[in-house]
Amino acid sequence: MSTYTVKEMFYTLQGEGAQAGRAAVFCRFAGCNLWSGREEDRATAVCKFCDTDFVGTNGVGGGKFKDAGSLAQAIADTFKGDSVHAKPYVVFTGGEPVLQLDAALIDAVHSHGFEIAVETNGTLPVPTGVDWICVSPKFGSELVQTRGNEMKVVVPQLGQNLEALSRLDFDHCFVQAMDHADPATKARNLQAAIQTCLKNPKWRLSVQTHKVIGMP
Ligand SMILES: C[S@@+](CC[C@H](N)C(=O)[O-])C[C@H]1O[C@@H](n2cnc3c(N)ncnc32)[C@H](O)[C@@H]1O
Ligand SMILES: Nc1nc2[nH]cc(C(=O)O)c2c(=O)[nH]1
Ligand code: SF4
Ligand SMILES: [Mg+2]
Repeated sequence: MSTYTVKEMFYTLQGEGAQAGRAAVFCRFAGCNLWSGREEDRATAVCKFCDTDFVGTNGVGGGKFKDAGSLAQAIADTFKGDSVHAKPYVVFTGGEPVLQLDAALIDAVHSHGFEIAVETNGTLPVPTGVDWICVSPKFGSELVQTRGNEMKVVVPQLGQNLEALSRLDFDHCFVQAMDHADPATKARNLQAAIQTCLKNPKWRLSVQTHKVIGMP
């Protein structure tokens, strides 16, 4: 039986992509295969632009869970909405959630009546049973999960081939501007994302709306 290491867990609105605005429990797993999460390793990591702290278990609702049943129970307890008139929704993210998400957890969460989404970098195959797959490819990594509900490409990533990515098997194609501490860089990235959508309407803009509305 596997254990699960969770950085944080909270109830908010999905901020990004085709499900933006939908109430969801976010379960953020600790750890990633494309960056250690330590600032001193960022420059040499495969993924260098991460906006998230996924190290350890010290966040709100974080901890080590001894089995799938106890993590599923914590997710159900974190959901604060009406689960009679709408299906409760959980988004597994991280870090890289597919390092930990497995059949036992998917089954346990489904047993609580949840619909399950995942936010993944696509370097590992998403286990069957996940209801909504969002893949965000990282240039310099090998993409193995080449189908899903939505692709959400952070731009700009030097060397990335948006045209090739848009031919993969996804129902929705989004670009999302790379957030950055430097306001000028951030503004430039947003302009690049906007221009991509104006030039090629198969791409839609994903705005990180939670950052705009001040939600986690
Ligand atoms: C923190 S990641 C965790 C899930 C998974 N590891 C992944 O990369 O998809 C969640 C989402 O945030 C995006 N993201 C990470 N850093 C970002 C940044 N600086 N600006 C915009 N989006 C970012 C990722 O591409 C991904 O779509
Ligand atoms: N509200 C909210 N929406 C999100 N969509 C993807 C997120 C992520 O970090 O995976 C995220 C997040 O951290 N917060
Ligand atoms: S793959 Fe995802 S979690 Fe890992 S460093 Fe990149 S954005 Fe962050
Ligand atoms: Mg985030």
